[in-house]
Amino acid sequence: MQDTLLIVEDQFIEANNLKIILLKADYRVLPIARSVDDALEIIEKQVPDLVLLDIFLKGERTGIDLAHILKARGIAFVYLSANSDKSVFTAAKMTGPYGFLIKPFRERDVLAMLDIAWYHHTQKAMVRENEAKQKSPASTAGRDRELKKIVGDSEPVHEVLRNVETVADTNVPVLLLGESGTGKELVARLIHDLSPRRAAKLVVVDCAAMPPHLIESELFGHEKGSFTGAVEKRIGKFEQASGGTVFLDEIGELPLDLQVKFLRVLQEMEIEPIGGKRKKVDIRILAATNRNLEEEMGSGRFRMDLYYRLNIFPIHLPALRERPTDILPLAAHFLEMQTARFSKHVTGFSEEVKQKLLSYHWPGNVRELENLITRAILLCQGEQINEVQIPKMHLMGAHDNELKVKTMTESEREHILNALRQCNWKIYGPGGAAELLAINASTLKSRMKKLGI
Ligand SMILES: Nc1ncnc2c1ncn2[C@@H]1O[C@H](COP(=O)(O)OP(=O)(O)OP(=O)(O)O)[C@@H](O)[C@H]1O
Repeated sequence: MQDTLLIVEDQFIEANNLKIILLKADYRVLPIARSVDDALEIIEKQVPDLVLLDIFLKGERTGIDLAHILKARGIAFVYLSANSDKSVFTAAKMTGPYGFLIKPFRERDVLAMLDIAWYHHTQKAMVRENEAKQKSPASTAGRDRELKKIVGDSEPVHEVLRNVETVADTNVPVLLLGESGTGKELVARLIHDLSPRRAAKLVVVDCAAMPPHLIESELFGHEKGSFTGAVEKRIGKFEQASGGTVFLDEIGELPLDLQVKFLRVLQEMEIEPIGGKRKKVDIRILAATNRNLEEEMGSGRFRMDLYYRLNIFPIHLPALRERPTDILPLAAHFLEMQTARFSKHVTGFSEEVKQKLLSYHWPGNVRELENLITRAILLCQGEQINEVQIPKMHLMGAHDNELKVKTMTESEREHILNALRQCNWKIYGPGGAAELLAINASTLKSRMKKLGI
């Protein structure tokens, strides 16, 4: 079968010369496109095997803009360039072309460049296919291997896994609910790895970690010059994830105005970069929150239409204290992982330590357990962990007289936990723990990490 090429070039004579060379070499050539819009219209009707692309075209958009779209769709392209200046050349290079053809075109160069481009493109496609096969949990064994990343044999964990298996193959958005540290991100990764999108990217966005004024550009991207400081065009996270999955952590932190824009992504699969035009994206959305979204909705901080769109398939991650039979298997799992990481020979826990682990109520959930085991391994001198630093005041059933003296760290931890509980684990924004404690939200987050919350 003949390979089909598309020439995107606004100079009629150059485009025609190129077309003659290609036809002589027995390629099939689609009608010449003079602008990005022309090219997209042609591609909608027939996808070419390779695009020969000039940088400066008719219309507002350049060949570099088109290159981003082609890349996202997995279509190979080669630039046709005159002597562009260095910054243009660098921007073009960043889009990952299969090569550059310098004008004026010589038949020998054109055909050699096309041979090289085909070679690289087929190699890349083979690598992608192999990766997908390797990652493919199509076999039961592969699927089981992925599922085993979630440690725990309790009924609530089995229920989570059943839900994951049901929804993974579909394109349905999933809302992961649960306290901080219960494994929401881990489950999001599992859903992506079990889904047909596993060979493409999983892009993780922590909505709480971004200053509100940057979230829009981070998610949707922006055009060069669209606002002060937009010195370069930026491709947003939704577009970066093309063909794959976007995991929006802490979705409850998304400012109201962006919730409207996000709703359009969910409804229409359409984004609008700042200063740019609307465009379609091919992504799956996973979102997580440790807030009570119904309460957020009631207080006007979360849009109702977005809530119902997102809440099609909620998966609730149980707190660790609701499944105490998972504590010791998880502890053993982290022991194995971390001893390997730090090359230490530690084989188990004393009975006393096991009892302590079982009697603590784990407000920071699995993450807190993981941090505690890591600390214990680092401090351990022998082959068995005989001591763990569990904050005394949280031991279930601890008596008042055991709580007499608290260290500064313990007090700080308790104080932060109290604030978090009062704010329903909301950290940022109005009514959040950072506001209550009168500290900067990122300082609070780093204190929480340090204290294993
Ligand atoms: N069931 C599990 N088995 C093994 N590891 C787990 C499990 N649950 C959680 N973890 C581990 O615990 C840590 C915290 O999990 P994760 O980051 O997924 O929690 P989260 O709910 O997304 O937290 P946050 O709401 O704070 O973002 C990670 O290192 C994760 O790998």
